[in-house]
Amino acid sequence: MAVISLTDINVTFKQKNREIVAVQNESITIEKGDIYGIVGYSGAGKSTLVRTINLLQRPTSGSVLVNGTEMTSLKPAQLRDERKKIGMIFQHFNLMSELTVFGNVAQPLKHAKMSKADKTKKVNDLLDLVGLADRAGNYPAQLSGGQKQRVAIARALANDPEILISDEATSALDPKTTNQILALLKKLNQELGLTIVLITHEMQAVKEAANKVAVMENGVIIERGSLLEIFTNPQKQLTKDFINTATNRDEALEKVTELLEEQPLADDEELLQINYVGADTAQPLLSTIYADYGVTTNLLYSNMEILTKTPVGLAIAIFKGTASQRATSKASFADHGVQIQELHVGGQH
Ligand SMILES: Nc1ncnc2c1ncn2[C@@H]1O[C@H](COP(=O)(O)OP(=O)(O)OP(=O)(O)O)[C@@H](O)[C@H]1O
Repeated sequence: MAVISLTDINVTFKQKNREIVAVQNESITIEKGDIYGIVGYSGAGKSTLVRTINLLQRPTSGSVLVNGTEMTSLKPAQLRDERKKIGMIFQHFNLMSELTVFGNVAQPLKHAKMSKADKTKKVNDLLDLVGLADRAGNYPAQLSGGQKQRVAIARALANDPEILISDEATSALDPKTTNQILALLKKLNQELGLTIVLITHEMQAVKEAANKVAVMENGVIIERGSLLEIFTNPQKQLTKDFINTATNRDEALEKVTELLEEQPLADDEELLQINYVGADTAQPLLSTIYADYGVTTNLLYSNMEILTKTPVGLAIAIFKGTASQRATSKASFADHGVQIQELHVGGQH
């Protein structure tokens, strides 16, 4: 079921003597229970597009349906109510420094029609959920970045939203803390059925948490699909660039290049990148390639990730043998659905 349907969204900012088209005629549908990653470089229009969901950014034109309600036609009081169903977290947490952790999480409940005892219970339950039950009396300044983001998450959940928008929520955190926050978001997605829109410039974060991905550039979505589709069959160069960073392929290739500068390939050797989906594809082929084709392999890099329960592998290897031996072995990989491509690095032919 579609929880969010943005259709033909345009957002134009008028400045003194020029117009900035931040989002250009873009549409996106987000289903209940999705963790939808929106990836792109700074200025691509990610925040502007996503902020139209709760009309923090009113689109210049287009339709914003949230649970079937057209947000752009609501009266202010109705909009306030609908907005409560959409929580939001940000890169810099936006906590109130003069309030305790408890006070920050209780903030959205200030005008809620609940008894004081119920509010207290609600806040304590939320702090428990995000793993901060023992920090209720602390002030934000006494917390680490990861803990501050947990407070912000608890606060965003105070009104029991169905949707959580995360705008670069892990961008100010170190990799370990980032993974802990992403794990928390996944838990909330699974346990509460929360639909999450994850805006980020890091494909790594998307890889950890999302089930769907859209890549944005210059105000438009240039590519979209399931996490697995995007990672195993990216079409656009920008998507490939993001993925190569997220799978450490770029870093591995740099090291391989250095190695080959010292030990150049021989005439009967070639450098290959091997991409495969499913654990039972490439590894058996590599292990029998000498017996089957007389080709020896030198595995320089190998990485396997589990993306939405499916193993996705990447290897960089040198194949050594006669031209025809190498060609037959490569054809056999291709026959088994393993992608294999020759790499040219640092002046190698
Ligand atoms: N309120 C505004 N007034 C004028 N221009 C704006 C405004 N908000 C965003 N823009 C412009 O719209 C474009 C898209 O910005 P947006 O913040 O949506 O990109 P982004 O992909 O989210 O990047 P970032 O992560 O840096 O925020 C940029 O050129 C930005 O300068």
